[in-house]
Amino acid sequence: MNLPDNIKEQHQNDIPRSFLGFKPLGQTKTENDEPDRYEAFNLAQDGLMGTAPLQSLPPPLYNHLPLITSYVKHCQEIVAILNIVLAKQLNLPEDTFTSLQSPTKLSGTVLRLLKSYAGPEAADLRTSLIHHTDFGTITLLANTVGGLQILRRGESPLDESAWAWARPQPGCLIVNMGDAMTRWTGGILHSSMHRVTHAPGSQRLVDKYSIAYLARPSRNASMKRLLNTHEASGDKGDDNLTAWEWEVKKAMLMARANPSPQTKDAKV
Ligand SMILES: O=C(O)CCC(=O)C(=O)O
Ligand SMILES: [Fe+2]
Repeated sequence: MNLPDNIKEQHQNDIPRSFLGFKPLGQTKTENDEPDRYEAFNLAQDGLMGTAPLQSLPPPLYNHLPLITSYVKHCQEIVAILNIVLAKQLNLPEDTFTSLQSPTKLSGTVLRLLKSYAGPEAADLRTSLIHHTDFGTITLLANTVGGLQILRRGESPLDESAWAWARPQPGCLIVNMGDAMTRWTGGILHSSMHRVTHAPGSQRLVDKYSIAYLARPSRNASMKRLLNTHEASGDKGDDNLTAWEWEVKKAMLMARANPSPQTKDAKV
């Protein structure tokens, strides 16, 4: 995030064609239609695993590929364990979720490096990253500074008192369910609405760095509901879609409802 502008521009994303690469500060909007306060770099798992060509990377990332790949492999192991435990708890065959998101098959899974800028001005404590649910299956989030908030279930994102702090704990990852899990389980596993704002107290004076491993289903995985519950929401027709088609459909519906991307209830 501290690289010179010309290097950042060389590796900038190309939305909507590609979300990979560098996302500049202020590229999306907050709920008040103001520019966001974070930068990010999206690194595709496919390139790291050799499933697809490696994307172009700036030197600090390229020079640390073994470390980055090892981190991603650890994340894959953790996600696999969580998937097995969740499937067992739901009385599904234990490989139900692992078989839908194999790390060696093409997918939209990314490692995202984020920097949310410090807010030294007390008068300007805007949201850094607008409220959203993650698109995929499971997110593993590592951060050391506060600022992440989770919306209490059933509450409105516009109600400031409905947001709870997710305080980072040493040695722990924050685990988030994504929309694909909600879809497969008919709403039993719930993707949580979250956002990044300024940390409480003096922590707002430091930049917040985080590493998010955002696991997504394999592109060809079926989005068929695996559990039919009274909570099941969404289109029954989605049962016939692959994960790739389902993600494109969701992105298009979102863009139509909201022509300026990610200004409301974004999904990332
Ligand atoms: O930086 C954070 O703490 C959260 C990042 C996040 O929610 C995301 O990248 O989807
Ligand atoms: Fe997120």
